[in-house]
Amino acid sequence: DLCPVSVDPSGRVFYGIMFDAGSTGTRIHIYKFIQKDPVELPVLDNEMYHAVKPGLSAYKDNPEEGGNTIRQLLRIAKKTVPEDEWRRTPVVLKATAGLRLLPEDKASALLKEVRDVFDESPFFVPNNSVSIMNGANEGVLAWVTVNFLTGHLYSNTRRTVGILDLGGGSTQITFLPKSRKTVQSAPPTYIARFNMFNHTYQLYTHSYLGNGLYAARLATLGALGADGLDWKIFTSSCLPKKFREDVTFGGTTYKVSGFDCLPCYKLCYYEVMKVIKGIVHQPYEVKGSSIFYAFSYYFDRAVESGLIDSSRGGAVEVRDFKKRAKEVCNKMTKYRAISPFLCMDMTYITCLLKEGFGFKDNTVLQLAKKVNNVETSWALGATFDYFRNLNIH
Ligand SMILES: O=c1ccn([C@@H]2O[C@H](COP(=O)(O)OP(=O)(O)O)[C@@H](O)[C@H]2O)c(=O)[nH]1
Repeated sequence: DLCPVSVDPSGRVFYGIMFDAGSTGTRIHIYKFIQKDPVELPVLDNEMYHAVKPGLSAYKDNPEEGGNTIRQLLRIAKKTVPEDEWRRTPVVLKATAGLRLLPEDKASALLKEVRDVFDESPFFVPNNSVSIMNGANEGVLAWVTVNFLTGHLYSNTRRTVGILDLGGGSTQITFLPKSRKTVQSAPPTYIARFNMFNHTYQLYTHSYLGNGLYAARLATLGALGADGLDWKIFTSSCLPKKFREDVTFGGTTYKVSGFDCLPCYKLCYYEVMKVIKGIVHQPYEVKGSSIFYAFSYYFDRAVESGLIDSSRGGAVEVRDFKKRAKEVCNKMTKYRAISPFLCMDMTYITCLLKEGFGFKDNTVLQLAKKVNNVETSWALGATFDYFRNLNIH
């Protein structure tokens, strides 16, 4: 399809609307760009961001209701984009783990509903504007976002940063390998090549479906794919002992409870280990000194557990997650008010980083929700991809 934006070298303003239909929420990103020079990267002027919960997959049996969440977010787009730009502003939705995990007919019904809502909007609806994104693109596009925002795509040093994204349903790791051994020892599907502005990048990237934070909670409890959901109670040493509640993920509800286990951390670590061991590939290189940006639920849990300040973010070592996980699990009542799942989540994150990816205790992670006031998410990279066609293969 034709891109409706005619690029004018005198510095034209254009907008792009990207919806992130995640497993735990739907988010709209409205970007305003200024194209100062037709061969350079456009300048990102600002982003308008808004999120709603739950995600589309929660409406698997009622797609019209799901469509209403999109309508609601499009109202913000109409307020943000000037009216005379509406018809050439593309509106795109990409769904991630939530829809990947649904049966195909349920997912298609939701996507069709979104497409109808887009069609009745005043914005430009490109072909294929509503889809489920594949995991490799999710990782690569988040890498593009973070390296763009940190200035690494502009500089000629070829230095870049890796990214760690922890969603509700899936988790991604992506970085530019320095050593040939990383590429040679990786499963072939974990290597993605793409071109961007005279540069060819070869990245290590993988999305683990079912290893997002919320899916991992259910897997730890043994509830993922289990039957008898209306009468079974799933227990875990990662939960406070008197805790008993119904939890909902992807439109399905489970009964969960904790049990007596002092100290709980060790038992909990053993439980979450089963969700990670033998599943997550350890790239050769993470033992080295590369810089990784960690965002999404890595950031949220670091804030909740008091590791970092929510407005400033900051650098932590892998061992800080471990230390705090131990503390939260062994003093569960103290942290219960913050979240009864904090012990499980912190232990899972620690285990994923150490036993899964193989990071060392002293690896430094840069935790960020925003860089230069823009959300760290694949959505910006996906918007570039739309306008520029990165050609990932
Ligand atoms: O622009 C964004 C997009 C996502 N998130 C956070 O990233 C996590 C993403 O979870 P999601 O449900 O999208 O996971 P997925 O479906 O990709 O597994 C949640 O903490 C969101 O609040 C965010 O902070 N900014």
